Amino acid sequence: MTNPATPFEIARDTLKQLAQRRIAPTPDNYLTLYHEIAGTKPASQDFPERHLRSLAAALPKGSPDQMRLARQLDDAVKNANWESYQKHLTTFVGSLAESQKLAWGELISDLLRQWEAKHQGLTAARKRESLEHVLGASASNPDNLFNRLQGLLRSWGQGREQEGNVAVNDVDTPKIDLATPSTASSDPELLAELRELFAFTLETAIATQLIESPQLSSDARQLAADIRQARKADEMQAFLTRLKRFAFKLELLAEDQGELRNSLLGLLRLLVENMTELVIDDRWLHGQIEVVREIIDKPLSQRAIDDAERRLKEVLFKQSQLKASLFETREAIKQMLTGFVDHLADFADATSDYHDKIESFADKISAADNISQLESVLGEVMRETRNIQINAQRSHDELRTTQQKVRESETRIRELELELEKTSVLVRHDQLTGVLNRHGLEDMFEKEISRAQRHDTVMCVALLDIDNFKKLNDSLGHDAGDQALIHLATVCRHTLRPQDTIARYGGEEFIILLPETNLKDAVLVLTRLQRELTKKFFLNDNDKVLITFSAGVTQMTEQDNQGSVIKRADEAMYEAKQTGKNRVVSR
Ligand SMILES: Nc1nc2c(ncn2[C@@H]2O[C@H](COP(=O)(O)OP(=O)(O)OP(=O)(O)O)[C@@H](O)[C@H]2O)c(=O)[nH]1
Repeated sequence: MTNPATPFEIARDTLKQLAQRRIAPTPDNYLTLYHEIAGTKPASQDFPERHLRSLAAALPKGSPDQMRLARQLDDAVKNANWESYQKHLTTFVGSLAESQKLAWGELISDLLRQWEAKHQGLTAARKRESLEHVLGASASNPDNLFNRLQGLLRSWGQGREQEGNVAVNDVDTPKIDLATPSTASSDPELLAELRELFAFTLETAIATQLIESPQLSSDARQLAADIRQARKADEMQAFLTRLKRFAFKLELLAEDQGELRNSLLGLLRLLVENMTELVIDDRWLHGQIEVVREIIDKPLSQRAIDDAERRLKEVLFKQSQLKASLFETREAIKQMLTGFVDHLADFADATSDYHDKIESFADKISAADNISQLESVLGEVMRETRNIQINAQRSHDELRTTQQKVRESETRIRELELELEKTSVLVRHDQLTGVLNRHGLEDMFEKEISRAQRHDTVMCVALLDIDNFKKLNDSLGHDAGDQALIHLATVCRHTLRPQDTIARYGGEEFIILLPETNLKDAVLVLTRLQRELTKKFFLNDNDKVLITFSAGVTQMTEQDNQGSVIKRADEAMYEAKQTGKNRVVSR
């Protein structure tokens, strides 16, 4: 029999074989036999080939690396090899992140080339305008500056370059064709401006970041001076060589710093995990340990560290006061006990004296010749005994008083210790819901306002107020009302981003700060929160209770302060209440 060649023949043969070999005609058996006859391998049922192919197809293929990745992913899909697919994808993404780290050298070379290149529809003035915009908006933040410059270059690169210019994507070989005088001199003013920008970036964005590596910092400044001087092509080429060497050193430094950071974090984690072993009583440190743990478990951010620092400082201050009181109370108990022990010693002396005297009285009695001698001895015995009785009574009273004082001090100590425990967690937080309280909000608000100003970003503020809360309290009880507040705060925390701030502003009113969010998005965020509340019911004794809120949202302007922006959000919230509740109104 000739081997079947077409799918039709293979299918026919498969059916024949199923019948001849008396194999049950199930889809699986059919498939196995089909592949046996065709000499092919069955595709794994679990391998989501179609999805992985479309994912690979959607990735950009503009650079040699991206093309290579596309080939690798294609091979992995063909071989139904999920591990290989995953490995190539993660390695590529990892290398992307690495290459972004300190690739200022390449970025600036690219900028120089693209500045000189002609792009359709992009005049030099337009380029200058967009560059100035990017510089103005991000000059104070090197990371932002880097990303925005990259984005800008990408957008220029997407405009088709005119013939005769350097390819935009050719970033691996940053050679500037300065040998062609026409390019360099086509707009000397612009070139000078770019040169200055380059030098400025080296001096400000790079050198200032290298305070702990003085040699590299001075290299950056030297390079800045060099680029200001370089005019000829060979000077430029020499400069590029030095720049590459510098970029390589920076990369090594970044690796070292990364390792150092990881080791420090590891050390801190170890310290936090073993805190209970290191301190005798860790209850007062509970909150602080949690704060530090929260920070090291999340990606490090300046915002989280600042917030934690403020919380810790406040708690430490309060605790230092409480600890002083605790110390004083303990000292007072010590002094009382010392006084009492001294007194007991006196009493013991007095009683041993008494015993001696009794002995001498006994001698006197046995030696007495007449009743009058006996009488005077007995008189002495009575006096001494009364003295001892008075002494004993006094000691007894003092013991009582001391006991009472010690008890009072112990109660005070317990109260102080309890307060210490509480302050550890609740200094700036609302005791019921655990979100920031008004005091905590004020600080955070201030911080967010100055952050928004520094980074030139927008921020929105929302004020939300639970609908018909009085009715809920009246019908289900105050405790259920409390639980409803906790529920709302929890849903907020789970729904909003970590960088958003939630604070309890009053009874059933909450304020939310949404940094880097415009008004349109802020309204969407609040609407999403409303939707979440309809999905995540509040359960009161297993009964589902729907909580809704009305919210006012507004965007901060340059003229705003905390008071004015909250007032506007409050007015918008009021409008939401007036126009039917369970609504979000923006202003
Ligand atoms: N359970 C509980 N209730 C609180 C708390 N703080 C304030 N409240 C109650 O919240 C209720 C607010 O009532 P109102 O201001 O009339 O508002 P409302 O009933 O929600 O009506 P609208 O805002 O118009 O929807 C009052 O009954 C307060 O006693 C709290 O911490 N716990």
